[in-house]
Amino acid sequence: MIHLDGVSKIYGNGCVALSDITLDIPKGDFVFVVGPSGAGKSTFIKLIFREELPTKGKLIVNGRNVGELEPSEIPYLRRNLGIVFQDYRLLPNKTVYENVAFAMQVIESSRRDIQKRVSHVLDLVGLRHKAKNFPGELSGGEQQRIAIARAIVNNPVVVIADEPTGNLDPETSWDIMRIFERINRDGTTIVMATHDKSVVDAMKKRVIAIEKSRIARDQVKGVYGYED
Ligand SMILES: Nc1ncnc2c1ncn2[C@@H]1O[C@H](COP(=O)(O)OP(=O)(O)OP(=O)(O)O)[C@@H](O)[C@H]1O
Repeated sequence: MIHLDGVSKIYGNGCVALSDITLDIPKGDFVFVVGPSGAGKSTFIKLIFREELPTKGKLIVNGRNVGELEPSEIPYLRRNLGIVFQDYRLLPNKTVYENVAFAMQVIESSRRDIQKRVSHVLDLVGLRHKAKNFPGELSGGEQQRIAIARAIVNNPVVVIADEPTGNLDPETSWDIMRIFERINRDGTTIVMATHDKSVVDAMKKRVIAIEKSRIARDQVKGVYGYED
């Protein structure tokens, strides 16, 4: 599903964010990416959805060589990815329903499909009753649930998430993680950068630790391994 072969990322200012990363993330995996601040976790996530380009090496995501994509091909890559950020990134002037529906409108789904699918994913995150509300009327946890609904509405093969529980209290974080677990049980690959020690330690999923731009650990049922 995701394959990196000798991938490095050096930013324009000379900062080495990732050095010579080689790894495979097969379909259906649930992977936590952990490591100290500045280690390269967000860069890893950004490479997967082609927000940043690898400087060296080969990166394959869902059969596409990300480093060689033409700009016009990027939307086709992202169509198969769901992306969730720490700060939700919902459109403030659209309702909950419209925020989720928008992701289907841009790929020109039919009105009927949109209605059916949006209702389904809002049910899945337990927020169908908020369909007519605006993001500003929701709690942080609710906004993140809507962001997840939006990320999965087009049935992505991979959901990538950068600190999705970073702004949430522990109980709300667990609500969010249960949703990710359910999405993963249905076959979607999950790659999540996180600093949430209690979640990582409890869930016993694969853990890839990045330290100083390199893979320091890759464990099948891993632990967070840091004290922060
Ligand atoms: N756009 C950029 N230009 C230059 N350097 C960058 C850029 N983005 C990140 N970096 C640098 O690359 C390194 C890795 O950053 P990255 O954001 O991937 O770390 P991180 O592990 O996600 O950190 P955190 O846990 O604090 O979010 C850091 O040294 C950072 O300063």
